[in-house]
Amino acid sequence: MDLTITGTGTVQTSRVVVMLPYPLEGHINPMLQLANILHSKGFSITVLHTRFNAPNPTNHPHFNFIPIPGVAGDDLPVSDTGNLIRLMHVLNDECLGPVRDCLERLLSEDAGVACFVTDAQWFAVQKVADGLKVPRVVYWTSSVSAFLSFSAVPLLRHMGCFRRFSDEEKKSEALVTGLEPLKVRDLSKFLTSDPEGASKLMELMVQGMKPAQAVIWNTFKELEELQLVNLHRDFPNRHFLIGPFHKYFPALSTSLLTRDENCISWLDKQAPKSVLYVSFGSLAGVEESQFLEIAWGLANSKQPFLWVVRPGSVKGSEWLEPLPDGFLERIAEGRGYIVKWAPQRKILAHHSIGGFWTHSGWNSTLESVCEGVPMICSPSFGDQLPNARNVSDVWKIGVELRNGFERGEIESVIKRVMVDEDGLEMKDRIMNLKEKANLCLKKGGSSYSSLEDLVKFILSC
Ligand SMILES: O=c1ccn([C@@H]2O[C@H](COP(=O)(O)OP(=O)(O)O[C@H]3O[C@H](CO)[C@@H](O)[C@H](O)[C@H]3O)[C@@H](O)[C@H]2O)c(=O)[nH]1
Repeated sequence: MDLTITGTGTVQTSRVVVMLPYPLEGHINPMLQLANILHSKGFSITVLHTRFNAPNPTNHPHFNFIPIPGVAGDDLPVSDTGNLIRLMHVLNDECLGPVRDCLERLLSEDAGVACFVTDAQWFAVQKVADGLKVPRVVYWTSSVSAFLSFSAVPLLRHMGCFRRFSDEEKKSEALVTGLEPLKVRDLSKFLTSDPEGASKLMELMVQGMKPAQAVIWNTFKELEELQLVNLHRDFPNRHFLIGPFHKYFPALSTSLLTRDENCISWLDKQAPKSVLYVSFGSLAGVEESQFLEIAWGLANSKQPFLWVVRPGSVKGSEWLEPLPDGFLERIAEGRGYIVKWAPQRKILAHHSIGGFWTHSGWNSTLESVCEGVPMICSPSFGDQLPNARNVSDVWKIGVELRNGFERGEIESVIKRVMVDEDGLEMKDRIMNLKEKANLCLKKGGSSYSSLEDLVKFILSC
């Protein structure tokens, strides 16, 4: 093996890490961040990718990109969870052969492949890695807590949770035994409108991870200390917690969508900590009636807001058509700014931002923690439920919207987070976590040390 250690501690190696990101924004972004982290440690990077939602190779000239040939899936709209479930099956079925061919070719070329890092949603590729005797390392894109909730699906099945929930259950504050901090009222959203389909995939992902040689996590030890005990007990893989990924190279842009940077000069004109940033990530959609409740709640709160409305995210509309005439100027009295897609990390770091109303996707949650911005949580499915529960009930750095989208509640929750004493306490707690997130990446910190171990592990593969 060609290996030298430089004066900076970087390992210069000819070894290649082959990576297979899952083709959705919230998955590709952190996978490319991880690719950059490993590249900075001296590894060569080869990215296998679908043509559907392909990353732009010109943004990453130091990587080798190989499109997976002959894969369908390009025609799948991904605007609802039903299709996301279908997408995962289609991709896992159709990609297996072509992925095997690509990997086999790399091996036959004696390219120095050390390991195969794949998103956990590529649950079927373990067979390919085993067949070709390449160590597979799984990258889990959400929290440890979410993973453990997914792993508890058999328990939920045993408890008879795969049915329609009554209105009473949808309001129940009772904790779900074995899935704490989830509450009974979280379950219908956690399992989506297709509980059988969603839970089957959760099980496939969890089972697919078990035989992997190692798992890489975009989180940090101090954030999920309690869950780690259970993780190590139930999943004796090698675990490397090296997050938050996006803090390694803050200027790096991996987004698939074009960001509107003009909002930054608008933010520059706002008072410190006065603006609520509102974004529900790259997948969540709302009904027109919910969209209007959000709009009225924002306007009635009298708080400045920067709102990301992805085109197509309001069902039945192209973009802002359902808003009443003069919404921004007259109803919101000039306090609001709306964009199609934003430079989110830059926004969360801006001095004018005082709160983040989010769908509790893991990347958004972690980015908010790292900038010390308290959250309002509107989770819509899957991992977002445990993430939101941690934010509101465990870390106590945010508030959940209990009644979906209802303008009165929205107005009062915005005031609670942005203005009230309560919000200041959340702010103190999240600043404490922000400090921990910074420390864990410094020399001797938990993620720093775990990354050193990961590098040694890959070199030993
Ligand atoms: O205007 C925007 C809005 C978002 N982002 C970025 O897009 C990413 C969004 O990721 P995330 O918050 O995780 O949300 P989703 O896009 O919804 O991600 C999917 O993937 C995540 C990782 O598995 C899961 O946690 C989510 O539930 C799932 O919906 C983040 O990095 C944001 O910074 C922007 O750059 N600009």
